[in-house]
Amino acid sequence: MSTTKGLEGIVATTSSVSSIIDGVLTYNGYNIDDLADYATFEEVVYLLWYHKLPTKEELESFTKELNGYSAVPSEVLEQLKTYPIDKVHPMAALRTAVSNLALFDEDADEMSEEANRKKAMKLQAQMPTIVTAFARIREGKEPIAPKPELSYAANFLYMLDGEEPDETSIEAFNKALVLHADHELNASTFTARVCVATLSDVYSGVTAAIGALKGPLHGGANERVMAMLSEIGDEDKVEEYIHKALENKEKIMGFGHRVYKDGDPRAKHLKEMSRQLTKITGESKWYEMSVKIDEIVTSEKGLLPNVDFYSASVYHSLGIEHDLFTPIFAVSRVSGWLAHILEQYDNNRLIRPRAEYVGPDKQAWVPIDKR
Ligand SMILES: CC(=O)SCCNC(=O)CCNC(=O)[C@H](O)C(C)(C)COP(=O)(O)OP(=O)(O)OC[C@H]1O[C@@H](n2cnc3c(N)ncnc32)[C@H](O)[C@@H]1OP(=O)(O)O
Ligand SMILES: O=C([O-])CC(=O)C(=O)O
Repeated sequence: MSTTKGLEGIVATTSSVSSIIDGVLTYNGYNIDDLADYATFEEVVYLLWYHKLPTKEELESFTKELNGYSAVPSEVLEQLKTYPIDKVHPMAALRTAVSNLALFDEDADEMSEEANRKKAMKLQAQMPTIVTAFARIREGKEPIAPKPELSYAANFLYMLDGEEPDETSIEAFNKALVLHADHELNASTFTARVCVATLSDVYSGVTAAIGALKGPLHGGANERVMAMLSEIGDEDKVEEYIHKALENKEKIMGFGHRVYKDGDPRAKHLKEMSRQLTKITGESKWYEMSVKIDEIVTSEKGLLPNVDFYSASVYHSLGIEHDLFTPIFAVSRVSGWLAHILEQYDNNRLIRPRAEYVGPDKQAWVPIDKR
């Protein structure tokens, strides 16, 4: 048996949801650069789930159906209030609440394609409601009900702040959602597929995926990028901080990637958004610091920024609390998880690789009082 640490380079499934070929990311054959510039997030969700861009009518009816599911069962909202809110990370709250949603869906274990697509709709619609409700509850505020007439991006910002956002914020947030929606067989998507390949239910797959996204080597990196920027605090201190971190062999959050070695195609969009938004907020220092970190890490380690690096200053500029960055990633990525879950059910086989055993052999049993 031979092993490949971290399954690097192993092709574990076929998929027609998204691809990374020669450093180019496409969703169902559409280049991410075009989608980032032109698509609404709702169109992207449709594309990922139905493998085609919707017509105007299809998009209207899809959006209407999605919006119709955005209210979360009151039991789930009430239980959010019982979490130890001053200690709980919003990703842990989201993981628990999504698992909890299954308890209030009588079709949670119904496995027909129709039932699974309906659950996909519910999860996509309800995750923003949960994240924003939790963010408000912990500030002692009441959750705000979604407005069905607002877009997915606008609704999230509205439910967070209670005020309808301006066009610039909606556009930026929509673009961030589009850029994070899917990414081939990343760790959380693989987790979702492994889970549902046992023929477990959609809620279990998404709950498992949230757990995987939470880690700092994956989606959890964006919050840590902002923590690093805040800790450095000033452009003058970047050089010393980064050199010291590299000398200590620390990982610089938001850099490096398992698949992209010549750069993450999403990063340039987020970099430009960071430049524009920090200018608007009068806090260009976050952008300037980020660019300086980027220059040093790239020239000294040959590592390029990934999707998590510039997204940190983008979300900060939109006034979003730093520990909500990863839940926002989840609110977008659930579209990809669901596409992969549906694809997995459609052509399922249990995912069960092997491990090369490297432990001791031929051990003689020792009774407990002789150990
Ligand atoms: C949405 C996403 O999930 S994007 C990724 C988000 N994660 C991060 O930004 C966390 C920081 N980055 C990393 O930890 C890694 O680059 C990963 C997890 C993204 C990719 O990991 P892998 O493909 O396993 O690369 P691995 O961790 O083996 O790194 C290879 C070498 O580069 C170094 N390296 C990789 N990333 C970084 C980094 N961000 N900072 C400093 N050194 C790094 C490693 O220390 C290692 O060095 P070594 O060979 O001297 O031991
Ligand atoms: O693909 C990966 O390994 C991580 C990543 O960039 C993502 O999930 O967006």
